[in-house]
Amino acid sequence: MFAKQCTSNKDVDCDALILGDDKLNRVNIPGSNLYTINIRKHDQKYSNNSPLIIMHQKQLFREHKILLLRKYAEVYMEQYEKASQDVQAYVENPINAYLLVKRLTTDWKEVRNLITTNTGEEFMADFDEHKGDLKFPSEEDLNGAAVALTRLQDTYELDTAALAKGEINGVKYATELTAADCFELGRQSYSNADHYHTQLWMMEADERLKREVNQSVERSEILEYLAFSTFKLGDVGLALDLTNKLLELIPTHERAIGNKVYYEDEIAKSNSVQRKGEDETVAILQNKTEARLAYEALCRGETTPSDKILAKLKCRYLDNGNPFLKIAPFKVEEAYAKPDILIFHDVMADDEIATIKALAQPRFQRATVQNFLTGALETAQYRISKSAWLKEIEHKHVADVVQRVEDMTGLTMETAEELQVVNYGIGGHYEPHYDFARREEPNAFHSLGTGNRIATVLFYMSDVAQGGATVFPYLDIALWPKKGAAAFWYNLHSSGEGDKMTRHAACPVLAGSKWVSNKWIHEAGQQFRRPCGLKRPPAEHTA
Ligand SMILES: O=C(O)CCC(=O)C(=O)O
Ligand SMILES: [Fe+2]
Repeated sequence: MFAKQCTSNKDVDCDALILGDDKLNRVNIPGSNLYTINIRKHDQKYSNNSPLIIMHQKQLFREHKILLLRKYAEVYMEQYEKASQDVQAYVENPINAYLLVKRLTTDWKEVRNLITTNTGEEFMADFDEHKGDLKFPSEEDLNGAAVALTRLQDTYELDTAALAKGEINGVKYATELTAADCFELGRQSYSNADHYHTQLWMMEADERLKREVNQSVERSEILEYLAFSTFKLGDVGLALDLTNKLLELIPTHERAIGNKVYYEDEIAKSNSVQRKGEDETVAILQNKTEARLAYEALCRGETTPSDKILAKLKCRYLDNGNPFLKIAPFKVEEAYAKPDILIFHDVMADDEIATIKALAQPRFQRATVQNFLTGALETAQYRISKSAWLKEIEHKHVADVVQRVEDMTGLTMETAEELQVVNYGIGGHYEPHYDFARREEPNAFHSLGTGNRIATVLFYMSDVAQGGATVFPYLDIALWPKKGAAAFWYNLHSSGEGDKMTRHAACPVLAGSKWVSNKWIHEAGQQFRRPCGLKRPPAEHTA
């Protein structure tokens, strides 16, 4: 008999079909729109409790379930086929990356629910047993994918509607998002208390929903999030309008009734409807500082140093007296002068890059940062990448590259850190920071006994399709990754004081994947070497 009553619109194996007039039973199908079935409660032929209608409904449920699973299978198969044409290219675009994680978290949960209701437990147990090492993404991964997408959207000023269409900067890369996909982005932003993006994505979900024949999400759910985030962003008037719309759909919605009273009171108190209009800039809504805005503009390639500064920069062959360099001099480009930021071209060969990637990949761990107060190493939102460390003895190619750093810089590698290999995926980044340890930082590099990080060599081991520049916000320069090139700069003044102008960042990767490796060179042993690798001693700054 029918015992279970539907409690939500996602509930499939329940009695909604005979309990509500014209009630729709809805299930979210990834990638396609929603599949809905609709049966009238008072079907002319059957009385409400006749065994016939019950059998009929049960039959319908089964068919419905099969249809839904078939639809899911089609969507997964279609995505699988698309992805397997070029796996790397598929995941190297942020929309696909987000969709893939969503399909394997939120949507997969629904598939499991569908399969397990009534009959499928055994099948799922079998599946779990045979999936072996296959790891499904977690809720945390879904949140990470959503945050990455909204970070990209912000930094690169990507239009929400275009992104939902699968477009990045005018290039169509990916499948379109459904209203439910947009809704999930809004929901993830909401769980991070990011009301700005909640509002953007819920608005987009609402827009998309209007155009969906088979609706992938309930409008009431969108309106509830949208109204609350709109209120949090300070627009009480609009929050009230949205709540009223929600109440038109569900007049008994308890939270909406409570919020309506609250919003009306707020408006009465302030004696006017506070609509924050066009004049309220996006930056204010997001609490962005001037420095943050400048950093993002630099990542977009919108700023450069003045012509006066640029005019002084040269490209040259480096000859520091090293006989080896007479035969094969380094090609050096000055990216900035005082402090000197140099780019060495063609200093890592393709086979070296391949070896270094292959050695690092199996050891990759999420990159850590040092806690400013405690000195402990921990993961942080402001540095998202995977990294591993390589020793010279591991492979001739590693040893050759390290020797090359010595030739390029004239500095000893005796006290340098191991070669750090880093891979940034979509949305991976490292926000503005210094490579040197500040005086206030306890224990920084203390255990190494080699002093502070005097200089950095950063090898680019890949090109990056979009985004991913290394930027220096105080110098207004952006270094665009070029496979085989390396950047070099001193982090310390010759006095040993940190050079504040060397603050730099890795901008988020927008499309593609970014590989770099760093050699951090330390103070100890450089007494007679600095600055023998470069003609000019590094400039002094007091900033
Ligand atoms: O990847 C980049 O562009 C910069 C990396 C960086 O600054 C670092 O690892 O310290
Ligand atoms: Fe750095």
